[in-house]
Parts: sequence; C-alpha cells; structure tokens
Amino acid sequence: MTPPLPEIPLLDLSLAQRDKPAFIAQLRGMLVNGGFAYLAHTPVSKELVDNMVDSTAKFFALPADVKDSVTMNDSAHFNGYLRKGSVENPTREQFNYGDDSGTWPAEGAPVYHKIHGSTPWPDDAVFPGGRAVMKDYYTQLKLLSLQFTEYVAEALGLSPDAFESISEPDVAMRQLRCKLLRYPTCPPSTTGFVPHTDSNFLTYLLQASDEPGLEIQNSSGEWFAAPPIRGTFILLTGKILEKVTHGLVKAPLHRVVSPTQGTRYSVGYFQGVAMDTRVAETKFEFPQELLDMKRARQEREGDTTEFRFTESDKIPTGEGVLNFKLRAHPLVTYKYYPELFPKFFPDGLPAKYATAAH
Ligand SMILES: O=C(O)CCC(=O)C(=O)O
Ligand SMILES: [Fe+2]
Repeated sequence: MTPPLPEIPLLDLSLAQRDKPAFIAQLRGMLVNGGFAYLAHTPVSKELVDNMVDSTAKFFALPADVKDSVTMNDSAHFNGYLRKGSVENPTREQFNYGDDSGTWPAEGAPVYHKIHGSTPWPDDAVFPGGRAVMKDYYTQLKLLSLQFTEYVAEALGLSPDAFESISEPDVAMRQLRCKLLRYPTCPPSTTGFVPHTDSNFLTYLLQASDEPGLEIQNSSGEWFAAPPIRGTFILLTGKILEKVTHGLVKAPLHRVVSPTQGTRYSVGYFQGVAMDTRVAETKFEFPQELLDMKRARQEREGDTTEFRFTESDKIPTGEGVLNFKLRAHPLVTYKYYPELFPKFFPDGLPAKYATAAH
C-alpha cells in the first residue's frame, strides 16, 4: 500500500481490535477536525473488492440498449441507470441500486416511503454474475457501516447504540444505497462532479480504478487530491451527521475532476438514517472535551458562528430526499408520483423529456 498522504488521515480499522481506545481517539480527531479519511483493513475481502471493481467496469461496458433497459426512468425508487448528459451529470454515467426487498408502502404511509424498493437489473445472460457480486458488496458494506456507526458514536462520547434512535429497526429501510460511477476521459480541468457535501450520514467510496480525480477540501478551505489507494475506502461524513451533532462533525466539500486519460470508476455506498427522522428533533449530549475540540477548530478556522437548524431540517429526511430526487428526475415524477408532479413541474415536462413520456 502506498503511504497515506499527510493531508488525509488513514484510519486502520484493525487497530479497533488491537487497541480500541487508540482507534477511537484517532476517529474522534478525524470526525471533529476534517470529516474525511482513508479507511484501511476493513473486513470487506480483497476478493470481493476485486470482483466489484471488475463488475463495475463490465456494467458500464454493456451495450447502450442493455443499460437503457434498466433506466432509472422506469424506477419509482430512483434505482437504475442514468446516461450522461443531465445537468448534474454532464459527463459521468451512473447506476444506483439498493436493497431489493422493498414492498410498496402500506395505505396511509408517507409518500417518501416509496423511495425504498427494488432495482432494475440487467439479465444474468448479458451480465453474468454481476448482480450477485453487487448485492454481496452491498451486504458487506452494510455490515461494515453498522459496526462503524457504533465506533462513531463512541468517538463522539455517546453510547455505542446512540444512533439507533435515528435508525429504522428494519435495516433495509435506512436509505442505504450504492452508486456506481464512470468518468470518461475529458479535456484538462473538466468537472466530473461539482463541489458538494454529501447529504447522508456517512459515505464509503471505493475508487475502482487507478485514475485520480477526487479532491477534498479541508476545514481551512484548501483542496487536496485523494488519489486511489488500493485496499482502502474513502470515508466522508455527510450533512445528516453534521446536523445531528450540531456541527461538532463537519461534512467536507469534495469534487471530482474528470480524468485526462483512461477512465475513472468509483462506487459510493451512501449510509442514511430512518426516513422519518427529523434532524431538528434529535438531541445528543456531547462531553465537554468534544465541545472544546469543536471550539478549537472553529477558532483555527476563524468561524465561531453558532450552529442553527434550517427549515428543511424540520421535515422528515425521507421527504427531503424525495423532494430532491423528484426535482432531478422529471420522468420518474411524471410516471410514479403524478400527484406531486404539478408542484415540481407547473409548466409540464421539460421539453427534452416530453416525447420520452409517451
Ligand atoms: O466519484 C467519486 O469518487 C465521488 C462521487 C461523489 O462524491 C458523489 O457522487 O457524491
Ligand atoms: Fe459526494
């Protein structure tokens, strides 16, 4: 393994077995002072990661008509394939999938429960073994993230099960999703994905090729390259974790610059919380030691503004996610959420989608 970059900490998960207090202290520093790290020596096997890397490239190499046959436009749950060419994805292609065990929400359940559900998969005849590998990867990342969440709680001075209070008892309903990404060769300095913070709880990124491109901003506003290091994941804290900790943890800005040669692949595992959680209603008590660490960081950054919830923190997280997705995917809204369509598209389908709807 290449030595870690000085700007981006490397968390060795095996240390949690050998010297837990040392691991928890490292994790605490990472959470409060940056919100990003390489994560090494996880229980996810090298064989599975290799298979996932292989299956990701094979998925995107499928003929265009096969990929279009599993389009996200035919999924009420926003799973499936997205061609390049949208405002958010001018150059990259994407495939989203989650747990397939979803059932249509019961009568009277909030409409955002529909986010959870099956994925359209390419037939095994054209994508042999790919689906099985991807589902296995999802399961292993789910197990990793459940264990890791306990460490995060401990590092923040809470009891290991503290975040169970914002988690759905049915694990499948916790908004856990994988996102496969392909970034093709582009002219120098082409944006692959704009600067953003992730909106979820925690993200685990597998950089599934040797092409660099991911960049992360530290709390002083400097951008650093986070090149792929084999055998690691990039861990990024998201806005939900930032909010439920009242800014004790900060979600880092990150972006992707498209490769100038070769193709960059990446697989994100996005860990959410229970859809019904209203972040503005969560209450966790943090020890003074952590509040002091936050204060020291804020003084270093020269920003001591008090944390405030926004209006959107008062609605269920599932509703916020749904609103975002409805706006981003007009055809899905038109087909599967007709009662909400006029609210988001009062002028009807945008022209580029109008023919596709029929
Ligand atoms: O391509 C990557 O490695 C990161 C993508 C990303 O940040 C995102 O999709 O939220
Ligand atoms: Fe991201």
